[in-house]
Amino acid sequence: MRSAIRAFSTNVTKTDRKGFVPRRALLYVPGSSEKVLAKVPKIKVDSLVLELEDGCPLASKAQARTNIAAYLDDLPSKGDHACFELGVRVNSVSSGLLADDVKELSKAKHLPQVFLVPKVDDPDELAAIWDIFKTNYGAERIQNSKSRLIIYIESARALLDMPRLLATTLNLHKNAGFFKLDGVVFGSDDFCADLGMSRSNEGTETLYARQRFVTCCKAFSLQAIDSVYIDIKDLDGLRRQSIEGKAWGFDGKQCIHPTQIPVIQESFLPPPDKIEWAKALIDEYIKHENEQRNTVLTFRGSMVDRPVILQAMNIVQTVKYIQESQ
Ligand SMILES: CC(C)(COP(=O)(O)OP(=O)(O)OC[C@H]1O[C@@H](n2cnc3c(N)ncnc32)[C@H](O)[C@@H]1OP(=O)(O)O)[C@@H](O)C(=O)NCCC(=O)NCCSC(=O)C[C@H](O)C(=O)O
Ligand SMILES: [Mg+2]
Repeated sequence: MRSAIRAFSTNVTKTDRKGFVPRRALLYVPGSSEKVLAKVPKIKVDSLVLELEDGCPLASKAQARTNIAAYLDDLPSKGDHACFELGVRVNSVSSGLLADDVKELSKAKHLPQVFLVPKVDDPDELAAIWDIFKTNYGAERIQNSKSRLIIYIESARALLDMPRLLATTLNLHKNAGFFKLDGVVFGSDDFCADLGMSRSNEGTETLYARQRFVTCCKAFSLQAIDSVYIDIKDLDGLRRQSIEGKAWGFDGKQCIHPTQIPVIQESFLPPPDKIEWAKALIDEYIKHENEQRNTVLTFRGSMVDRPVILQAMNIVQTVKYIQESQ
C-alpha cells in the first residue's frame, strides 16, 4: 500500500502485528475428557483453549489439570496442530483454584501459547495472579516465554473499571515481565448472572455492555472476543450474532462446539464483495490523491472521506493478516 495510505493510523496498523494470532473463533475443549483431548491436534480453529474453568465440573478439575499438564509436557509428540494457537483457561483467582491449576501446569515442559484468566474483577487481583504464576513458574521462565495473556471481563464492576484493569495488566508486562496482554473476552453468561439478567439469543440485554467492552478493548489496541452463543443447534442465530459482533468491531467469538467453528470463522472474515469494494476504493483514493484533488470523493455513488478509507484499510489488512498467518 502506498505511503499516503500507510500514514493513516488505523485499528490494524497501530497494533503491533508481529506474531499476530487470528482469534476469530476461540474453542473451549474441556480438559477433563481424554477422548476429546485426543482430537485436539486435528481441530481446525484459530484459537483452541484447553478448559479448566466453567466447562469442567468441580469434581473433574484435578483430573483435567493432570490431563492438560500431561498434554503440554508431551506436546512435541502430538505433531503439528491445525489451530493457530493452543491456550489454557485456568480458574479465576477468586475461585481459590488458580494456585492448584498453575502448580500442576508448571510441571509440564512446555507452556501454552496463551493463558486465559477469567473473572478479573479488580486491579488488585492482578498482583495476586502474577504472584501465583511467578511462584510456580519462576519469573525467568515467564519472562523468557513467548506466551501471551487473555483476560475476561465478566461482571458489572469489571466492565466499569475496564480501562484500569487493562492498563494495570499491560503495565505488569512492561514493568515486571508478566505475559503480554493480547486480547480480552467478554464473559456474557457470567455477566448476565452478575447483573441478574436473563440471557436471550438476541442478546439485547448485553447491548450496552458489548459496546462499552469493544470500545475499551480498541482504546488499548487489544483484540476483543465476543459472547458465547449457547444454543448449539441454532446456527442461523449464531451467524447473525457473529456478523453483528464483527460489524461492531469484535475480532472473534467464543465457541463451545465444533459445528460453531466454520460459522464463526466465516462471519469474522469480511465477505468477498466487501473485500473487492475496499480494494477498489483504496486504488481509487490513491489515484484521486495523486491528482492532488480534495480528499473527499464520490465512489460508487457514496461520499468517501478519511474514516471510510480507514474502514476499507481495516478490511484489506484483516484479510491480509489472516492469510499470512495460515
Ligand atoms: C456442550 C457439550 C457438552 C456438548 O457435547 P456433546 O454432547 O458431546 O456434543 P455432540 O454429541 O454434539 O458432539 C459431537 C462430537 O463433537 C465433539 N465435541 C463436542 N464438543 C466439543 C468441544 N468443545 N471440543 C471438541 N470436540 C467437541 C464430541 O466429542 C463428539 O465427538 P464424537 O464422539 O467423536 O462424534 C460440549 O460441546 C462441551 O463441553 N463444550 C464446551 C463447554 C465449555 O467449555 N463451556 C465453558 C465455556 S463458555 C464460557 O465459559 C463463557 C464465558 O466464560 C461466559 O461467562 O460467558
Ligand atoms: Mg464465564
